[in-house]
Amino acid sequence: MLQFCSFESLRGILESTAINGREEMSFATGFVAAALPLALLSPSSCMPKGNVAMGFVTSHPAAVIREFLEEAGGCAVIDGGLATQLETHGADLNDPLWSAHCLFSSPDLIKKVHLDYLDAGANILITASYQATIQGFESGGFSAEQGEDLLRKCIDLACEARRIYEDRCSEGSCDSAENCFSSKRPILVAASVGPYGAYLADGSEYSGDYGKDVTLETLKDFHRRRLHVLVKAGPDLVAFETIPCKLEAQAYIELLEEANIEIPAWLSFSSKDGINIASGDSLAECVSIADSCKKVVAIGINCTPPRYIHQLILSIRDVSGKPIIIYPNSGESYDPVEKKWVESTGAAADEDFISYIAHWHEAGASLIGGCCRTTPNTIRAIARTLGKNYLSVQK
Ligand SMILES: C[S+](C)CC[C@H](N)C(=O)O
Ligand SMILES: N[C@@H](CCS)C(=O)O
Ligand SMILES: [Zn+2]
Repeated sequence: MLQFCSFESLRGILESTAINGREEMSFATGFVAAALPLALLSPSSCMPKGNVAMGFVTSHPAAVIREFLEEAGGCAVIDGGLATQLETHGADLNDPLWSAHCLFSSPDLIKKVHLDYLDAGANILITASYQATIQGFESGGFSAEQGEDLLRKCIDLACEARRIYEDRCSEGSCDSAENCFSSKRPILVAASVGPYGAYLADGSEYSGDYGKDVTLETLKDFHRRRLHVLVKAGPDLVAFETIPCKLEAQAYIELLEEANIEIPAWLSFSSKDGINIASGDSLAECVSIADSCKKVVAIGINCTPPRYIHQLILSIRDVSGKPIIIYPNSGESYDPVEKKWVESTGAAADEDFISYIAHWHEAGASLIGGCCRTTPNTIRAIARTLGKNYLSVQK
């Protein structure tokens, strides 16, 4: 079983053993960008609630995910498209920062979306940090310190949503949920790290074509400080997602090793053909790189059309015995100029995401959720298909 510890001791462990980062930035720093909501100024508050999720102190990252999966009944439900649900609630993401814009324009909406996904049955919340980068915030007029505060905010918002959800469940009040769930299930907060191409916001996140001037060191330098800040804010794990190329996977692995980060991470690739990852780099080679790192506790595929997923699971299984994570998109394609999702032409539509779920599980995926253009309804269907009995109490 997992051992529980207090927030203070967990934070102490993270600070003393995990990170080589700077001290927390002073919140008195003068802001140069548009005035931020006061809530942004509060220090990190990722309080463990005594659930499986936050209270672990374990000797090996792999044990964390193994014990989490055991607690979850052998398979776990990831949340769905955060940005998609932000848009459903009226957010305008036509901005270079995409969903990260909401960190200062409407942080409460992010919390609401996390709650929507908990209400739908998610065991894992992926934070709003996908396109949140210090460099991106600086381009938007923020200082580096403000950018780091915004990164911490991503973790705080997810942890706060989990705390609210668990309190609500333990009080037996389920008024904002369609269903009333038990709080017994484990819930983890995964810090999203989107690729370099997400920051560029030029479509290269789905091609991995960063040009010949972008080297391994460029990518490590780009991601390093952000990764440290996110980890220090106290998530349960790091979600390196929508990875388009082998070079970026290599950069992540080297950063995990050099930073002595002791929390688990997953590496999740995107694919456009069901064979290779988005850049055309070999999936097998990328999985092998991820498999070699002890801190990587799950490997998989996200933001990829559902029709490709089954074959990709089989290909991952050929190379790695680590838990397989999959959270496909709706099957549409992203237009980076219009910043809109458009129906794919040529291939059959992926309307029936739900009909694939049991097959993915049978093929070996033990963590299943949805990425862009999936919704709480998708996640509710995944939880039901995976037999999650906490969905049984109807309001
Ligand atoms: C996963 S994509 C839909 C994220 C948004 C993209 N990087 C953009 O800025 O347009
Ligand atoms: N996790 C991201 C999308 C990754 S492609 C989101 O915030 O919706
Ligand atoms: Zn996506």
